[in-house]
Amino acid sequence: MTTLYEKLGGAAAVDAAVDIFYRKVLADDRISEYFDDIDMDKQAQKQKAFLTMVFGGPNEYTGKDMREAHKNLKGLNDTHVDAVIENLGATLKELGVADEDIQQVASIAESVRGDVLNR
Ligand code: HEM
Repeated sequence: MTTLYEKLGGAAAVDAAVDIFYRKVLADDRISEYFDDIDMDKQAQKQKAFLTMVFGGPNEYTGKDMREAHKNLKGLNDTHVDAVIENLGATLKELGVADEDIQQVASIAESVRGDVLNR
């Protein structure tokens, strides 16, 4: 079966997507301040590994689980998660990913909402 990872275009596509995604995140007033003190090179590496894993590519993610990773972020709420999912969708759209694949990515992101918001 073709994985979402393969459909999107493998490692090169995930790399490109994460780079564009964080450019959008840092330009988005709704969420950028959460990343003020974060090393964005490391963050992008972790996000590439995480997305590769959840899209069905090679599992090389060694980072924290989603609850642990976000539990110290003060005031995080649904609007922040909405903004992240929106930026991810816009990124994939820009890269020419098909709408149904974008939908699938959005539902994967949706599936970690409860953990990200520690509820
Ligand atoms: C919706 C799905 C989300 C996914 C899949 C996701 C994914 C990740 C991953 C893989 C990490 C790295 C964990 C590690 O350090 O080991 C991380 C950390 C982080 N995330 Fe998210 N995230 C999501 C939502 C959000 C939201 C909504 C925000 C804030 C607007 C956010 C802000 C951060 C920050 C600031 C870190 C770094 C924390 C630190 O290094 O102490 N994330 N996230």
